[in-house]
Parts: sequence; structure tokens; C-alpha cells
Amino acid sequence: MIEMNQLQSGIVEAASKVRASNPMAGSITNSVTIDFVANAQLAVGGSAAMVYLPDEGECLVAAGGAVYINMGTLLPVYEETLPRTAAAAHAAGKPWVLDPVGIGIGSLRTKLLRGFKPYKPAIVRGNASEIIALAGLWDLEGDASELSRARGVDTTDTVAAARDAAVALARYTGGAVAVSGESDLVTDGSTVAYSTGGSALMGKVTGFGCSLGGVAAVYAAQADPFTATLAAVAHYNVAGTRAAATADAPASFKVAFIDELYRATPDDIANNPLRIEEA
Ligand SMILES: Nc1ncnc2c1ncn2[C@@H]1O[C@H](COP(=O)(O)OP(=O)(O)O)[C@@H](O)[C@H]1O
Ligand SMILES: Cc1ncsc1CCOP(=O)(O)O
Ligand SMILES: [Mg+2]
Repeated sequence: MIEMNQLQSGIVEAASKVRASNPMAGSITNSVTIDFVANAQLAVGGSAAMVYLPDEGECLVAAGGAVYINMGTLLPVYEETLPRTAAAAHAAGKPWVLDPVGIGIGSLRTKLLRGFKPYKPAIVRGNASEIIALAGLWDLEGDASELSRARGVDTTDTVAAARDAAVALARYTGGAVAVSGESDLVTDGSTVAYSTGGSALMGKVTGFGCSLGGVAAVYAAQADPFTATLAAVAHYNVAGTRAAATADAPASFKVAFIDELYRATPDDIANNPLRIEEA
């Protein structure tokens, strides 16, 4: 198992590199939160580009350091765009991040999510119900009946209930998995880390999970998947804690949060409370 001080110095290095190099992580994401995803990516030091078309997804893989696929609001063209983009990232050895938001809704989403399995996302980021459902769909932990527990886009499960699913997914992909909630779980299949902080107001604004996935892609352009995911999650927790000190309602909180993402230093991010245990 990796040592805590190694993890913290990795996070400082990742955050410093992102700020210094402005890495581009292109996204195919949902129409509800697309603006929040791009603004969060910029606030942490990255560069954003959002597309819908199949050849444009492949272009973003070639042009960027990582790519982000979020399943939120599927359109017919995504039936072609998403597999082509994931396949291009896999073939190029570029990290890609999957947010299986809405897993369980409709047959196209299920077909596309099942089809991603061989392309092994470097990072899977979801809430507890989404992570449990994806591990079931990929026959890694639980079974396909787990799909039915996901209700819309919000979780009905606890982070603790998704631990085994997260570990199984990370062991399969060889990358990292984040399960978000009050305390976020991040694992690479051998270490399980818990990052605390943030605010309950993050559950009262749509897009905190989606934008965290986009920020994880920015970090993945500069760090290994586990370090990148830990850095993104800790960055969110430190900014959420600070935003809650100045804003007490959803809309003003979102504005304050983006400001705090921008203000947080690499040391602030690495010093956010973190606990680790063996998987
Ligand atoms: N009760 C909470 N306390 C602190 N942070 C939270 C809470 N709920 C959600 N968050 C944070 O909000 C972000 C999105 O998590 P979540 O709402 O679980 O994802 P999703 O939007 O995909 O359902 C994460 O950074 C998570 O840590
Ligand atoms: C409400 C909604 N519907 C489809 S995608 C989406 C956004 C979900 O965003 P998040 O999971 O980050 O809150
Ligand atoms: Mg979500």
C-alpha cells in the first residue's frame, strides 16, 4: 500500500503541473451541466472543449491530454460518438474518464455502457448507486440486477455500500475509481482512500458530480489515475468547505465554489483531510 506522504507529494506535484501547463481535456458531456464542467476545468488550471460529433471526439483525443465521457443526456449521435471516442483513447493510450450518470435509464445507455468495458477508462467517477450498477453491468461485482437500483441521476446507496464495487472496477481497469458522497472514496484496487470536506450544498446544485469528472480528466492529463483522482476529489472538498463559509444557499454557493477552486493552492489541496486503508 502506498504511503500517505507519497500520496500528498504526488497531489502537490499534480496540482502544480496542472497550473503550470494548462492541460486540455476535451469532453462529451450532458447539456444540463456542460457550462459548469467547462468552468470548473478552467478554474483548476485546465482547458476545456466540448463536442458532440463522432470525428470531433476523436480529434479531442488526439489534441488533448485526456478525455471525459459523461452519459448524462444521450442524443442519437452519441451511439457513434461515444464508442469511437473511447476506442480512440484506448488505442492511443490516452487516459479517459467515464461518468456513468443515469445508468439504468433506457436501452441505449445500457448498450453503450456495456460496450465501454474493453476500453478500460483510466478513471470511473460516479455516485454510489452508479458505481454499484456499473460493476454489476460489467459482471465484476454483484449482477446486472444492480442496474435497477439506480433511480435517475441521484444516489440511493451509501458510499460504504459501493466499496466492493469500486475496488472490483479499479482492479479490472487498472486505473482509479471515485465514489462521491459526504466522504469521497477513491481506490486503485489496492489502496482505498477517503477524502472529507465539502458541503451538503454540493448535493443541492446539479453538476457537482459531472464537473468533478471533468476536473479529474484535467488532472489525468498530468498525473497517474489514482493521484489524479485524489487531487480532483481533494480540490473539490477544500473548495466546497471554503465556499460554505461564505455562502449558505445553492446559487451563491456554486459561484463561491468556482472562485475557491481557482484560489486553492497545491498545498491546500494536498493538506485536505485524507485517510487510507488497504483494499
Ligand atoms: N453531503 C455532502 N457533504 C460534502 N460533500 C458532498 C456531499 N454530497 C455531495 N458532496 C460532494 O459533491 C460532489 C458530487 O458528489 P455527488 O453529489 O455524490 O455526485 P453526483 O452529483 O454524481 O450524484 C463530490 O465532490 C462530493 O464530495
Ligand atoms: C439532472 C441531470 N439529468 C441528466 S444529466 C443531469 C446532471 C447530473 O449532474 P450531477 O450528477 O453532477 O449532479
Ligand atoms: Mg452524477
